Amino acid sequence: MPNKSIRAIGLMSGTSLDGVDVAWLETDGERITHFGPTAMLAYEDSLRADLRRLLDLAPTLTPDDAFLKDVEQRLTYDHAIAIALAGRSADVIGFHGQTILHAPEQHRTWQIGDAAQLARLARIPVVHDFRSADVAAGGQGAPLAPVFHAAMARDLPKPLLIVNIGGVANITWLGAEGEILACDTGPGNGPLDDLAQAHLGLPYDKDGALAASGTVDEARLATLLAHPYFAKTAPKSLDRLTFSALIAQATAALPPANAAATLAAFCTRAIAAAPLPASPLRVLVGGGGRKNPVLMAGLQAQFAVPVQPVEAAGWDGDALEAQCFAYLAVRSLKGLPLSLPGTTGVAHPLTGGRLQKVIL
Ligand SMILES: Nc1ncnc2c1ncn2[C@@H]1O[C@H](COP(=O)(O)OP(=O)(O)OP(=O)(O)O)[C@@H](O)[C@H]1O
Ligand SMILES: CC(=O)N[C@H]1[C@@H]2OC[C@@H](O2)[C@@H](O)[C@@H]1O[C@H](C)C(=O)O
Repeated sequence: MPNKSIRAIGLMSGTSLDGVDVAWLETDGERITHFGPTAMLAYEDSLRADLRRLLDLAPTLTPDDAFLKDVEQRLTYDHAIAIALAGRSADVIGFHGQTILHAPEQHRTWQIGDAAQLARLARIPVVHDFRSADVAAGGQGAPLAPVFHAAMARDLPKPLLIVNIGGVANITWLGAEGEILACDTGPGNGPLDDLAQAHLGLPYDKDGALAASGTVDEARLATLLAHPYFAKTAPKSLDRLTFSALIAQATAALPPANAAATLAAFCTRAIAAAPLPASPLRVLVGGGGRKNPVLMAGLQAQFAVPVQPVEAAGWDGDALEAQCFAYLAVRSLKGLPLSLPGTTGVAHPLTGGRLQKVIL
């Protein structure tokens, strides 16, 4: 039944640790025929803080660690609540989970979340563990959104550049001949969020107010952009903490406003530094970073073509990643590729994800 349409719910808990996004759609694994309800459940401060702690602890943790298991159960329950918030049933759930560690060069990527428990709570089969097969096959395991971006952008003029500014930023370049090239570009909102938490006691720098009041420190920005990651060719991917030590060192002596301005410039300059096969006709920006005017202005300054939020193409920039994992769950059920040589560096187009049936 290659063309059978399947109703899917996607769940994404991104590197910003702000909450879980949920979205419903219907697809045959190629074309998306209907979009349904979307919702977001913000995590309580205590869960967000524990997830943040897990990022630091992850390299030393074993999967049966008691703290890890406790956080995983709370995270899974919040995902079940998010499904209820969306308010529409489905044939399958795409459950990304929360990445707590990503080290593809060690063939390791770790998303937490209890798929058996979620299937039981929702009474719906769950596809999960989307990244492991790619990493095991020598790919980066990320980004996985490009195949979904290509489906979304099917009828849009190419070349097109799609940028996601989440905790980490990533791009998908779509060529006029169907080419797809993707990579993580560098930090997104992650370091800015850490700074806002430390200096404002807030989860993020709302509307870029702190960054807008500061000045970019060009010398320190140059130090940040000298990180070897930027000399690597795509495909390539990042851990949420890849730049943490370097950023701490480079921004320690700066007033918070200048540190914020410098980190915002780090994000946008790193996006612009990604080599593209040809200039895009326009740049569409998704993820929470599109709501930060400092990031959007910084990005526009780097491109000679219009830089617009994905809403300009009629997409929902808050729901995009959740929709992505709904789409990828259906592709997984159908054995279709989730990753390509141009997106993760895997040698051949590869499917992925694991199916967890409902066991009561
Ligand atoms: N009004 C706003 N002003 C500034 N920043 C904002 C605003 N709204 C959202 N953000 C930023 O967007 C972030 C959330 O973005 P998003 O939901 O795309 O991240 P994510 O999905 O967790 O990340 P990833 O794509 O890396 O998995 C917040 O942590 C914040 O930094
Ligand atoms: C390992 C991991 O979870 N990576 C995330 C993260 O958040 C943004 C960027 O880094 C991207 O590579 C990826 O998520 C999106 C959904 C992706 O796979 O396309």
